[in-house]
Amino acid sequence: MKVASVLIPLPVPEAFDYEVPEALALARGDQVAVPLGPRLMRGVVAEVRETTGSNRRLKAVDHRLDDPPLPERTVDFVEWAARWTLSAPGEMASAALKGLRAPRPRPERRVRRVGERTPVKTTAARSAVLEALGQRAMAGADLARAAGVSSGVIKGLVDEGVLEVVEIEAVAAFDAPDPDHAPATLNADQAAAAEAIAEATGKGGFAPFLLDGVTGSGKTEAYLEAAARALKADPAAQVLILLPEIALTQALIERIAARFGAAPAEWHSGVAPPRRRQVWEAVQSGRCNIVVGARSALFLPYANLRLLVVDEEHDGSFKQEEGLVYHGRDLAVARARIEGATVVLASATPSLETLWNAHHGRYGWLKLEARHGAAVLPEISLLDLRQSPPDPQTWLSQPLREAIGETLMRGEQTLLFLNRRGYAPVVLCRACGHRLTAPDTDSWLVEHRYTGRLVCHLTGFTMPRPKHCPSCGAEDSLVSVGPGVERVEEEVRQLFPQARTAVFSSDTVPDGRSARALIQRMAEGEIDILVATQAAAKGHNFPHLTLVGVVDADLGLRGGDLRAAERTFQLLTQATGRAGRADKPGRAILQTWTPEHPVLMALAAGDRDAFVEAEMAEREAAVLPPYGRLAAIILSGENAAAVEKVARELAGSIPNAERLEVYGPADAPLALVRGRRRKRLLVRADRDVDLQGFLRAWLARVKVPASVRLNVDVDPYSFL
Ligand SMILES: Nc1ncnc2c1ncn2[C@@H]1O[C@H](COP(=O)(O)OP(=O)(O)OP(=O)(O)O)[C@@H](O)[C@H]1O
Ligand SMILES: [Zn+2]
Repeated sequence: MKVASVLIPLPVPEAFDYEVPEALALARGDQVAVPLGPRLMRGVVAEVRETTGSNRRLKAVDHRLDDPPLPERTVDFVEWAARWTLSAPGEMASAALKGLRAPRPRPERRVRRVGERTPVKTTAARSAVLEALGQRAMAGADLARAAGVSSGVIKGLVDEGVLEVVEIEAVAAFDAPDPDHAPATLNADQAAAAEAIAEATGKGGFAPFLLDGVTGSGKTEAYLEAAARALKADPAAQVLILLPEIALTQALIERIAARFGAAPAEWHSGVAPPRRRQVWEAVQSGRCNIVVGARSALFLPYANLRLLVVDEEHDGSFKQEEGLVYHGRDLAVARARIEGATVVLASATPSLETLWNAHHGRYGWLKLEARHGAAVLPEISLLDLRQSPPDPQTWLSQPLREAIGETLMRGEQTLLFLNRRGYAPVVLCRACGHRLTAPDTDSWLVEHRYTGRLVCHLTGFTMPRPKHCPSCGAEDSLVSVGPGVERVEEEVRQLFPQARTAVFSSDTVPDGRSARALIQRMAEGEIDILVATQAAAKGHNFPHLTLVGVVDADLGLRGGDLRAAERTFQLLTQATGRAGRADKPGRAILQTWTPEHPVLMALAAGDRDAFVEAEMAEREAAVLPPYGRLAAIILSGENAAAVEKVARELAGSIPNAERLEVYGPADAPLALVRGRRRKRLLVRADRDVDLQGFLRAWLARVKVPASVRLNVDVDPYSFL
């Protein structure tokens, strides 16, 4: 008898076994319908094996689904990713099936000629229709437009039997990219990098690279050239380019379309489900060569993935924290290993993890040392706010104001960077000192003036700004403390009423389309001063931008978690790196109360190596990543006592292990979220310890009741 183990999208640790009916030939990757309780569920066959019989009676696979199978290596990847992140393999598999949630697009109705038939009566309008149509099949409305006639003319021809209506299955065509369409002339560094990547791809087998180039050095051109060579060598090759933000995809898609004469497929949460289905099927059948997407594009069923690029690889947005918890960059490297492909991690400010791998020779290290062409890196200066503090209730100090004025006079653009959405991060009562927080979450409410509401950025809870203090009842006693981007824009408008200003944050630019529109306005010089959060600070090319002002350079350094310094260094390098990318030189001014901070000094000196060396030394001393590894366990539930109990049981059943410590349980910094109590434990281990094995053994010892949720976060980025 044959038994299939089937991955079902449920939070269970194992695949389910089903008997395979005689008549059904199944293979790993096949999609099947299997009975589970009273229902039929979609599942993916992980394994088919021969048994001599079983002590349990197994239910049988109901039938094979029409949907195409997952390629074997996609199943390998799904299983590996589940083991690495300690997630349910079925839930990982469901990430690979995401494209199939929408029904196939309905067949389209088209009209076409019936043989050589001609109309009995010829009119100018009828001739125009036949001329415009030729031998093609066209949608009636398109044909009417092309021929410049009313739809009645077409209907008349159909009634007469000259044209017929046919239903055509909507198979999306993805035009084949042409590697020779519009190649760039690369500089020597770019050419060497592209050559190294292309050579590895040509040879085949797993080959990881760090593409390390200062902002504006032309990393994109270099990896696009490598992609072109891969496609030239193998027209069936597939290339995946991952970006950290949806806001960046449109610009890259346009660059790829210009370079290859064909647009790539796009994959992220903003893509409509019917379109996703088309992309999924085209990727599976190899009809699509280039995919540009967010981290979830890693789970597509590639037929022949040869090259993966993770652009801005250091970016924390690659870490997914809700639902399946995984790091897109780490999984991209794993996927490349499983596919025997090349992976390129590109950044001007690589993560310490990636630099560690490059230093130790695990990754090839490709460097682009200078900006492309005549462009030079911006001059970065620290503005000591102790010496020139801004006026009360304002945030831009005099020297920065002057710099903005000069930039305006020259007809150039300014970017003011402040990584804080809304108007004011804190609202408090002048009478009693109460800070407004969300009712069911430990987080302060942020004031948004454009919408007139207070918002919890963690859960999305909102309420109107109250008239009375919720704590003491005083009237009109609430004051807004500190600046967000909206408040900085207000100040800019007062200072430079003639300037054209705009705010770029996830509130003003909620989706890809509006992001693209604002980016375009900025690139075309229709905005003088852009006040932006990190959403606009990375990746973009604004040719007229010559001044970047960082409103609060100390902001990210205050948090003090593991990566606070690293993240701030990266973010500010990216933000200041927007200045002077074309022919006009740029400068950046960082407002700070602590100009002696090593991170800020390294930024001002343009000395990345000094920063990396100092930061690495600290991590090494504490044996923290990349010298050690971390994993977090987060418990949450509405019943505080139940959460407490599981936490105690976990603490009491830690397996023996060397070179590994467990910290906690402790209340999470956000101890209450959406009414749920939260506790955390943190595991630190040396690099060579089998951390996942330890976690599996540990978690198997404790029974978690349904009222408590236990989340495992391997290599955590957030410590909240
Ligand atoms: N070989 C080249 N020929 C012509 N223009 C180039 C070339 N390389 C880069 N450029 C131009 O230089 C600018 C910066 O290039 P690109 O966006 O590829 O840099 P990057 O290294 O990816 O930057 P960042 O890390 O800041 O996002 C772009 O306007 C790009 O068109
Ligand atoms: Zn009060």
